[in-house]
Amino acid sequence: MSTITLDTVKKIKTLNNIAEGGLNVFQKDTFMVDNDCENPDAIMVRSFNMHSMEFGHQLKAIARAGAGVNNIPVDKCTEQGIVVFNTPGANANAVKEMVLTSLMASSRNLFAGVSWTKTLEAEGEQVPQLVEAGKKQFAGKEIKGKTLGVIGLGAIGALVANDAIALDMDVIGFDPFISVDTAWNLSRNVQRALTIEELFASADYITVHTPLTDDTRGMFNQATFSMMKPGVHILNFSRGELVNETDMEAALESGIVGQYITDFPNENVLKMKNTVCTPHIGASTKESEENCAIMAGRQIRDFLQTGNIKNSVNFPNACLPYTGKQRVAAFHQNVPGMVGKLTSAISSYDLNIADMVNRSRGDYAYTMIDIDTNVTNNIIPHLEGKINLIEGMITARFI
Ligand SMILES: NC(=O)c1ccc[n+]([C@@H]2O[C@H](COP(=O)([O-])OP(=O)(O)OC[C@H]3O[C@@H](n4cnc5c(N)ncnc54)[C@H](O)[C@@H]3O)[C@@H](O)[C@H]2O)c1
Ligand SMILES: O=C(O)[C@H](O)COP(=O)(O)O
Repeated sequence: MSTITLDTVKKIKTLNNIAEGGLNVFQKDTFMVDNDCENPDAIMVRSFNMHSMEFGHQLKAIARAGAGVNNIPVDKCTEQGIVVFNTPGANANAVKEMVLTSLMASSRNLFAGVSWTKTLEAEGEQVPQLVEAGKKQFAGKEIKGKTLGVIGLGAIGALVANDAIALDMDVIGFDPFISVDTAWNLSRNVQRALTIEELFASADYITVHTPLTDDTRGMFNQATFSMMKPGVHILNFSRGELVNETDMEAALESGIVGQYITDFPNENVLKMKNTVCTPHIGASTKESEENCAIMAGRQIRDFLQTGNIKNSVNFPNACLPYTGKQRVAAFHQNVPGMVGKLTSAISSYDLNIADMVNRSRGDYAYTMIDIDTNVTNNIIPHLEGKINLIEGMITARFI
């Protein structure tokens, strides 16, 4: 079932706190940021769980101001013709700095040492003596010369790997789907693990930077812990569900895992031995929140105004320079004949085509067609009817 709509003022709803710069990209005469509206044209979101939400018929786009989209029902959005964007790399530096901070802090037992020192508050002038007597329990290890395993060499993993090399660590990375861009930017000193087992066997510290998917869920489990060096430190600034909690608890109790540092606490994780929990603040810096919000806002604005798509996780990226001509933007099944049917529907109203682009992604495709002639309002409902009847059409709109 498809619909074509002529857009007027577009409504944007936010589901989380979105940095101001991201809201300022919307011109006041064309957009309205309205968090109470029932039927927005687009939603901006961070970590709000959208899985149980129903989407209004007007909704055309969701932008995740951040990296992970596991809080968004992406498949359902695709079926309904809703574009989902994220902001690749926009918060990578913030997470990298958090990972390196935590790596060094955990290696030097900083978290435990600080907590213990605070317990001496009531000891008066005895504090210096108690400190000297007690400090041996917090002796740590230097990271220089140790091996860091990085799983997932995307925007964050690559930055962590390169900086760990600069800190004189040996780095081994595993990413079977590494992008060409990342590979170009990766230090040649990062050793490539051909299997994840190779990384597990050699790493003193492991940091994970993959998205949460059906393939990565529970990748840290009893079987994989048994391949690791005893006492390994594991840093998880990706998603809690990458770790099987019961198995992690046992690995911490037995000492196979020396420390677990995670940005994703829950009631069980908080109780685990040798675990340091941070409150999902990997990306929580002013700079990163602003970067993500601006990128997300621009992507939504451009899509609503021109149909152009950049950084979508479910639609193909597609760009056709916007000249102000009447444009049809159609999302449809990736089956033979769709472009032909669209163009003949348009030409059957004596409308001439000026330009077009068609891009596919898996089972779906996106076509934008610019019409050379003015399309009068009385033609639109008829053309709309005709395009609606094309089998395989999911959504189409006039811009
Ligand atoms: N703690 C935070 O606040 C915070 C902030 C940003 C991102 N994140 C999390 O970090 C994840 C990564 O972010 P990013 O910006 O680096 O994303 P990214 O898409 O740039 O990189 C992810 C990398 O993981 C790789 N990958 C996918 N499946 C893999 C597998 N099975 N084994 C090894 N590698 C695999 C991909 O090829 C890609 O290179 C996000 O999906 C999100 O869950 C958390
Ligand atoms: O995937 C991400 O980008 C992070 O988990 C950041 O989440 P946040 O936007 O809620 O801070």
